[in-house]
Amino acid sequence: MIEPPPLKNDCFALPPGVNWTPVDEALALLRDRLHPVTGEECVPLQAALGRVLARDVVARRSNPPRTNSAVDGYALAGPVAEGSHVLPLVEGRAAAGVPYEGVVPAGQAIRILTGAILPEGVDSVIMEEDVTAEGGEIAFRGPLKRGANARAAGEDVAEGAVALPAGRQVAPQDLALLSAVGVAEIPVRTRLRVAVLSTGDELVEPGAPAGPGKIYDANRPMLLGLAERMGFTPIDIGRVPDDRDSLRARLDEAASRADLILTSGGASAGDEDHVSALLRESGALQEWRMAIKPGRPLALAMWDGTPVFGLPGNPVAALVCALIFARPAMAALAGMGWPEPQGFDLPAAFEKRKKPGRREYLRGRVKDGRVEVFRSEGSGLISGLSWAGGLVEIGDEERHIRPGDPVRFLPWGAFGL
Ligand SMILES: Nc1nc2c(c(=O)[nH]1)N[C@H]1C(S)=C(S)[C@@H](COP(=O)(O)OP(=O)(O)OC[C@H]3O[C@@H](n4cnc5c(N)ncnc54)[C@H](O)[C@@H]3O)O[C@H]1N2
Ligand code: MOO
Repeated sequence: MIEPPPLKNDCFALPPGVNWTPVDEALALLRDRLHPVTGEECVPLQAALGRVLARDVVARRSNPPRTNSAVDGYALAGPVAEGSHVLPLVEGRAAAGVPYEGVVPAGQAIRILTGAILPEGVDSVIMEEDVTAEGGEIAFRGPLKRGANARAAGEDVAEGAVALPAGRQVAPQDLALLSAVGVAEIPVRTRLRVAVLSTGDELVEPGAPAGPGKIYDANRPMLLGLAERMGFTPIDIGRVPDDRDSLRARLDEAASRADLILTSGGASAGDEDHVSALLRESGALQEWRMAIKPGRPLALAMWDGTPVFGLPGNPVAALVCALIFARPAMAALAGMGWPEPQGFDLPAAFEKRKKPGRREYLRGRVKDGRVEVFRSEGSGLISGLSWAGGLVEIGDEERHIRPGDPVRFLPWGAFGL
């Protein structure tokens, strides 16, 4: 006669005897094993947005290139002592782009505009608001420090210095810096190619007719979007039914077209969980049972030399695992180093008890300086991802969070979303 097991009723209870890999341990292993796979090319400045620098970019020119005025006013030789002063003005003026070519004699001043190079003979500028100018002279009160209101050549970046390091993903503000230091051809890495496929007989294409047992594929658009938002080339491999031969063929296709494969669904050990079964059969499965919620089943494997992240099917778990595990892995392959999401601590606006020994991520958002969490932890509640402003990270050994306790909030922006 068969006997029932004791009731667990917690699909996250960690069965004894199973080796649950802590999140940090898994990340350390990935970090150690994944290296850049992308090539190198040169692109014009504006096309470099979102691309990864292949090498350190060295300033070809200092910024600012020459010492210049920070204000509209009058340039003179500093320092100037306390008390009132009257100086004669030389004829002419110095303007941005139209320098004064002469030398300003000792004891004289010159009209100068913001951005103009300081002419020879002067090193300091007094603001026009502090000056009375009349009849070819200016009157003002000291003291004025030497170098006042002047921007020294190279005070921002010196010629020959590294302006931006290899691995940096070029942001709009970096375009300003690259342009300013005279770099117009940017050495970047070729884009990482990320293949995305969904598995499951229940899935249909967005917008298509869907029978009662069918659901729309939510993970694929999300994961393709994640790859694109990270600056990579998303490659849509489509949906695969729960059948091993189809899956094998699609993985072959994905491996031939991409540097990394993201799958979702079929990652655990059910009858139809063909992803993990096939990867196991191929002998290249590193099945990690992650001590993480949501997202316990995560399959990591090599398929024909291409890394595969077999993400869980539930969309919330798929996104959490993609952000925590696949994102830094993709960054490493793309030559961006290993990004650590920058979170910050805020008081909790919620109470939560949890089992120690696993990391948990909740959908959270900031309201009035405190972090509130979504109404449910259900891993299929996709609307909570749009409701949230990011994830609340609850440490492995935490057991009980009370309102007011500091919790780590990782805004979507910390993941580049
Ligand atoms: N007996 C147990 N059953 C389950 C456990 C468990 O510990 N014991 N864990 C649950 C958890 S947690 C997760 S997560 C899932 C993981 O399963 P799979 O990765 O094999 O995913 P599937 O079974 O294929 O799908 C799970 C769920 O997600 C839906 N899904 C799948 N793909 C998509 C998609 N592209 N778009 C939208 N929704 C998708 C799928 O229909 C299922 O509802 O296992 C639990 N079960
Ligand atoms: O861990 Mo499952 O991955 O919660 O939904």
